[in-house]
Amino acid sequence: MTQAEIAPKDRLIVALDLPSPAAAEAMIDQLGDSVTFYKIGYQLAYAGGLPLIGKLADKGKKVFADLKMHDIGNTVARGVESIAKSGATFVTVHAYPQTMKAAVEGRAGSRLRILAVTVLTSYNDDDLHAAGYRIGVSELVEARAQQAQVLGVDGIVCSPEEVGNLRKIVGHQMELVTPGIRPAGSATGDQKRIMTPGRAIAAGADYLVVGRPVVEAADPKAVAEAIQAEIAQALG
Ligand SMILES: O=C(O)c1cc(=O)[nH]c(=O)n1[C@@H]1O[C@H](COP(=O)(O)O)[C@@H](O)[C@H]1O
Repeated sequence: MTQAEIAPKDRLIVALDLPSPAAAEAMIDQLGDSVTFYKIGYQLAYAGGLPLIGKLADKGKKVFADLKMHDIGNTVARGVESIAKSGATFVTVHAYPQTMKAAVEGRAGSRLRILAVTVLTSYNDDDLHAAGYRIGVSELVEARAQQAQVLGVDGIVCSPEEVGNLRKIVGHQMELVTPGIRPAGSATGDQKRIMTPGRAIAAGADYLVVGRPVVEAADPKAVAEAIQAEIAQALG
């Protein structure tokens, strides 16, 4: 499937950032047929949520295993091999060359796709400098995306602010997945590089990852559907 063929509805990935598998299953029931793609990250994975990957895949949903792996190459490759058997569509690794290379090796022969997390959306230039980097966010995101492409990684996680530039660099072969999505009027929280769903899609994002604005809403289904409508409108 080329990127242009992804249906607007399937471009929303809801982050199941919830405390237990029971809470996640209640949210999935509430969202029903509206949401087709879910993300399982630290909070749920560490609370026993990984078996939900297979359960969701059996129901025909897609799952993004957001494990943000980063370790010695052998450990990353073997970890990716294990996740490849779970039924997940995407897994994240941090965008360090050794880590990305190992992840690509670990997913060989499977349908799992590797996403490289460039610079977390909660970071700005000052945060990078505090972490010892001498370059700013846009430069580091660009350099890491280029390395990811050379190493055979399938997609990039970045903020919507970098999507326009990255699309020019990586073309349409790599998926651009953007967290840092905030519908107009919703709380920013700890995110620093943010955009509305419509603007992120117009900038060229393939998938939008949204957590708190959906899962903490009084009516999660209504918010998810409103985001999907905004995505459809931006696609024209
Ligand atoms: O890899 C990610 O999904 C990710 C990368 C990043 O740079 N920023 C980021 O927020 N995320 C994840 O995307 C989700 C965003 O959640 P909300 O800020 O609640 O919408 C969280 O589950 C984060 O772990």
